[in-house]
Amino acid sequence: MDMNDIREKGMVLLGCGKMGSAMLKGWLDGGLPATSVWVNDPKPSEWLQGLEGLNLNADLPPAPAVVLVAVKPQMMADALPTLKAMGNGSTLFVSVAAGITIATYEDMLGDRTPIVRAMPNTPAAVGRGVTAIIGNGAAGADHADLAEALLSAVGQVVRLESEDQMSAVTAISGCGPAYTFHLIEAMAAAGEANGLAPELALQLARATVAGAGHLAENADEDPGQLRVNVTSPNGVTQAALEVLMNETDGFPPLLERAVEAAIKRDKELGA
Ligand SMILES: NC(=O)C1=CN([C@@H]2O[C@H](COP(=O)(O)OP(=O)(O)OC[C@H]3O[C@@H](n4cnc5c(N)ncnc54)[C@H](OP(=O)(O)O)[C@@H]3O)[C@@H](O)[C@H]2O)C=CC1
Ligand SMILES: O=C(O)[C@@H]1CCC=N1
Repeated sequence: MDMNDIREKGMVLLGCGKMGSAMLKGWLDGGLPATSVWVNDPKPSEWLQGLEGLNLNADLPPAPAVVLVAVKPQMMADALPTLKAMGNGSTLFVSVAAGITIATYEDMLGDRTPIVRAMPNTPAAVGRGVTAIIGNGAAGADHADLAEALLSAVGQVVRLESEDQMSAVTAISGCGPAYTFHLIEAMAAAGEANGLAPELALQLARATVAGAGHLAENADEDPGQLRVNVTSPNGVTQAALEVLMNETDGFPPLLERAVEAAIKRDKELGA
């Protein structure tokens, strides 16, 4: 199964807020016709309302290739039962919701429903996402291939060995863009605090993070070596890194605490 199945049989997007829209933008940019997509969302954005050909809050096809579930975990119990008739059939359910386990979907839709749990991130909007996936017993190789085809249209895809890995994945790559955007904000604020005009500070911070990310992805050296390449012995970077890399109150213990808090919340949402 591949993107042609989605073109022919259609895809239902249940919930189309920030994450659903980020992925939809990537798929449309990649050539998926809007006419193949049914969006079900009570308050569709102006962008959705302006998409020509999109089936917006229209009657759903009886057996779409994929239902992509992108409502908030807290809304799941209200939203998902409306699609129960599509359970236990050929339709693949792909959920991007944090925390909600495959067992919960099987309870709501039937345990013969092919289900893939996925954790994407918002750079999908520009085709640069990364998504981790894991399927249930009813999802065969064909379903996993379909989920991978769909999600690799908006970035990289990794397959997990166990659903237990999903909380940590969520805390790293699902939430990670927010950490990175905050790094840009914090760098810009530090620039401003040291006399740079706000626009200049933001331009420098944004271009630096974007450039460093691109270099980290494309260079032969690992990130540690790339860091060393910036750090002249006894120079300026070294002075900053002695603060940032402090084992007690530097970046590593801070990020570890942040990731632990994210994992705790992910598990609460799934309970
Ligand atoms: N944002 C991100 O970076 C990521 C989010 N996710 C997951 O994606 C999911 C969506 O998150 P996000 O896009 O940020 O949230 P949003 O609130 O932006 O989007 C959810 C959308 O679902 C709509 N909705 C609410 N109830 C229903 C319903 N009964 N039927 C159909 N649609 C409904 C909401 O409408 P309304 O606003 O009117 O309530 C909203 O438009 C979550 O489960 C989250 O865990 C996963 C990875 C990354
Ligand atoms: O904040 C959240 O709950 C979702 C999950 C990953 C990113 N956003």
